[in-house]
Amino acid sequence: MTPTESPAVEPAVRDGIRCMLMRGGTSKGAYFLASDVPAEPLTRDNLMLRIMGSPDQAQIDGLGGAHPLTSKVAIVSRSTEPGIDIDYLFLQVVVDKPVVSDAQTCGNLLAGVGPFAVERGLIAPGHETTSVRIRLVNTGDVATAVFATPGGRPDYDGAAEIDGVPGTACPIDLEMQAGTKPLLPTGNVTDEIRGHRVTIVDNGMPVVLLDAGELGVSGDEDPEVLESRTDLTQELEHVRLEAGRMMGLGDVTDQTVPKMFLLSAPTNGGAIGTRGFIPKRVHTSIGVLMAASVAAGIAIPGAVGSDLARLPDSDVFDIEHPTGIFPARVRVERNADGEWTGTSTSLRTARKIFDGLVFPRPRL
Ligand SMILES: O=C(O)/C=C(\CC(=O)C(=O)O)C(=O)O
Repeated sequence: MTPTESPAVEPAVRDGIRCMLMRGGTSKGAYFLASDVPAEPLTRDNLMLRIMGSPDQAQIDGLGGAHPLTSKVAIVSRSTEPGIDIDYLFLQVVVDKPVVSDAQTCGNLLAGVGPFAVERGLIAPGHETTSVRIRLVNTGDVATAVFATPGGRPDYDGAAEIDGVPGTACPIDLEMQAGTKPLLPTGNVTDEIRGHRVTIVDNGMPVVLLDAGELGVSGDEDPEVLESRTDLTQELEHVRLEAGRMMGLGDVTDQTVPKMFLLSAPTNGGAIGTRGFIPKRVHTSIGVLMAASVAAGIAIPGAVGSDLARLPDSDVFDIEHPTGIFPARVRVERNADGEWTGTSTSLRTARKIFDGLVFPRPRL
């Protein structure tokens, strides 16, 4: 069965499925317990398309918000891995195509995973704060999330501000453990694709760095302006397909990675200016792991963007994006084999928006 074929009418259509809608960082998604959804990937993906309302530009018949940043799913379970509390599987539900991709993770939805795990009783909360070790199933990376749980319940209210989200909320600290994958997947600080100098870097999210000026834009345009430049978007897509092959991801036509980043000199006191294609729409801010990957890239001497960047004295890289600044705490170093490796820490917030039953469309 492909994800486009509907299974026989399931009880889920009639009785609903337990689901929590949460904002995680600057994204929003539907969170499920793994035990509440089918384990078989094609059946699960078909169900997620029907829950989110894809494929449809407006996602009018589902929970999705008609943008990649609001068409996301987290599937959460207790981990069987020693030293890990929670497994988090991320699914990107493509808005206008019957495609669900597990080829990437999402650092923004990651912010909601710890509080969701406490809400659902998967882990016992700590006294005032709770620390959860989370395995990002999509990539194999491991993160530690620390958040407030006064009285044993996640606190969503607080004073932390993140650009791209109105108001303030309770801080959630996310620390990514150093991965086993190389930071530079092609082994090169720069590569050339279709005459463009690129740096391909993966510090939790595979990204391709390009100099905005080299593509004829200043790099501080509004997302809609860049999205409307079909000459630019088509060229970036050609580069992306080749970069995907070069970094061992195969044919990425229907994948949402790698993400494409146009870099420019900072204009707002930060380290670098960014516009991220994720990969068709332009991000209204920047993803957590995207910021970690961009920061790691510009910190490597000779990489694309290293010449445009104003590198910080500390390990906090203020990454400028369309709606403000993302402070990414990133460390890059060479290991004993001379390979570059990276780690990152980020501050996010999350909020429980809705908890209840979601009723999927009976068929696609
Ligand atoms: O992958 C996307 O298209 C968007 C993301 C990913 C993310 O969070 C990250 O890079 O860590 C987001 O901003 O939610």
